[in-house]
Amino acid sequence: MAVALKLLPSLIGNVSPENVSLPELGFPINSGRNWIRFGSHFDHRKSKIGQKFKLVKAVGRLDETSSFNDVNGQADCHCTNGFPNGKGKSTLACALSHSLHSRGKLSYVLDGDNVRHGLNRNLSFGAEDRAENIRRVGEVAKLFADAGVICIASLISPYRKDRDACRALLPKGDFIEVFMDVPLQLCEARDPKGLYKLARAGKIKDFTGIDDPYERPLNCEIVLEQKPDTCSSPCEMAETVVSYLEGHGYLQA
Ligand SMILES: Nc1ncnc2c1ncn2[C@@H]1O[C@H](COP(=O)(O)OS(=O)(=O)O)[C@@H](OP(=O)(O)O)[C@H]1O
Ligand SMILES: Nc1ncnc2c1ncn2[C@@H]1O[C@H](COP(=O)(O)OP(=O)(O)O)[C@@H](O)[C@H]1O
Repeated sequence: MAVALKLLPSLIGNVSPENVSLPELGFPINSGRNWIRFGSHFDHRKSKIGQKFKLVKAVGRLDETSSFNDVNGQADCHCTNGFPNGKGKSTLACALSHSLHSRGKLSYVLDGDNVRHGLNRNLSFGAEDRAENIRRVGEVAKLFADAGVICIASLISPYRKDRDACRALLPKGDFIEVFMDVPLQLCEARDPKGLYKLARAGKIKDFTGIDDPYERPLNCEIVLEQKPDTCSSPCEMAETVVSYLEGHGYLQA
């Protein structure tokens, strides 16, 4: 592929820096050399919703000692997944980047929540600003793909037209949309950041799934369904994505 768009998620939750562990992932974080490393820090910057979050962000990245030389057979591949809060997109992105790295593939996660504290910190959650948020992430992901790095974009991206615009940035077949089909009740039950509670109380406006829309994809590449009684582990879901990538030749040398 000439270019591929990768969605790389990060992990964000109400955890302390000392306790950034996700047992459900089945692999250690902050692991060492030549493994995906998950750095974490508090982010005290004020978010656009006018609330100061005490966020811990753990972003999947390669250890500083890793280099392109460690990673062979990199396909240019750009994946994107979109879904509302609490669906597990950051967790999946993290598991996916770990799985790709174990196969010698270099990837990077662009997570909406993280990007919105830096590159896109001037953007709100209104429809126009969400479109701009997604456009910028798409352009950055394209640059990663140009460099031969699989870019995993972990965004809600609630509007079809914005996802389609991202798709159009890339050569046909290089944008892979992953839809996590998770009932709202399950997302609300998880609510690791307490945002649903705030949205239900009217303290956050335009919150996806509550008083803002989410347009399900009509024709995406991968659907990952989660139900309260049948919930695959993040690693199982990551393997589904990796199987798709392998089956479609994205991971060939
Ligand atoms: N109003 C509203 N609606 C949705 N989400 C909100 C809102 N306000 C803040 N947040 C937090 O922002 C994260 C989603 O950012 P994204 O950049 O992925 O959103 S979008 O693609 O532009 O729709 C999302 O993170 P995740 O929970 O990881 O999805 C929220 O923590
Ligand atoms: N496959 C899964 N099974 C069970 N819990 C999960 C799974 N994926 C994510 N979670 C949990 O759901 C919550 C939200 O996950 P997160 O990845 O932060 O979602 P999002 O990025 O979509 O907001 C977290 O507490 C996470 O540990």
